[in-house]
Amino acid sequence: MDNGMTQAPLSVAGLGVEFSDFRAVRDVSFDVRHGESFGLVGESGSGKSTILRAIGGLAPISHGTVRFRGEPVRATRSRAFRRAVQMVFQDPYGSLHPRQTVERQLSEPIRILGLDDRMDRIRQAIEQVGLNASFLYRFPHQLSGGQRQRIAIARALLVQPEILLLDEPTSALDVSVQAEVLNLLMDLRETRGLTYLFVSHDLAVVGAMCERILVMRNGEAVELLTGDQMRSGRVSTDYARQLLRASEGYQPGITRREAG
Ligand SMILES: Nc1ncnc2c1ncn2[C@@H]1O[C@H](COP(=O)(O)OP(=O)(O)OP(=O)(O)O)[C@@H](O)[C@H]1O
Repeated sequence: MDNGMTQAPLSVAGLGVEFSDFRAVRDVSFDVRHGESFGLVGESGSGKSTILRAIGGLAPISHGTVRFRGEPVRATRSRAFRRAVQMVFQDPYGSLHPRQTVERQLSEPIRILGLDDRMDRIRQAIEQVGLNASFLYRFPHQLSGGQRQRIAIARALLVQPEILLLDEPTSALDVSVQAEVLNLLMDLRETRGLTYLFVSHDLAVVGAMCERILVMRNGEAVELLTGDQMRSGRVSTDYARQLLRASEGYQPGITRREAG
């Protein structure tokens, strides 16, 4: 049976990304299943962000294929893709316009996609991220880091996406705020039936957030782990073991909750 729930909404096969003659990503393959949170982890420079950017159309696909709902994506992403797949970046300061109110920034994606019920959508999105309408008339510098990231998440949710590409979404935040935003993301995945592709260098974060995790090193996939394996340290490569050892002793205040 293939009713759209069984087909991987996103799959990557033999992906390679080259910048001039530098190969940032080599021959990486994985499927992201409907409703799961799939993690990409690895040290700085291992190619995690580049994979996310290549999927989103922000980095060149030199080799291999990215499929969305089973169909290879084209160089110019389709309208359906641009609506269904939204990105959230590490630095909400960089991704929000400094001189525009929250309301104006949230209006933009609705305008671009030509959707109606603008204010209803905006109010709904801002409430879903735990803020209220009074935030709509503030500028980014009048918000805390956590509030800014909530606005960036609200902006991604406005167009009712299916998949969020999350690039270190909490790495710029203090640990306590980080836990709040991670909990928000876990709740949203459940209530909105979202699918996540989650990039982080932080093993505790991906271990708490993800059902499956691909460990990356120097642009290559090293090992595919379940969240359970990562949390209990049952890894098979030396590299994954090294990463785990390096992250020992640091546990953010997040607790694992089973989805569904
Ligand atoms: N636009 C670009 N032009 C040239 N090289 C790039 C470009 N983008 C990324 N790279 C290089 O590709 C490699 C992988 O970078 P990438 O940002 O994907 O790694 P990462 O695992 O996400 O690391 P980090 O956690 O530091 O972001 C790095 O060596 C980086 O310098």
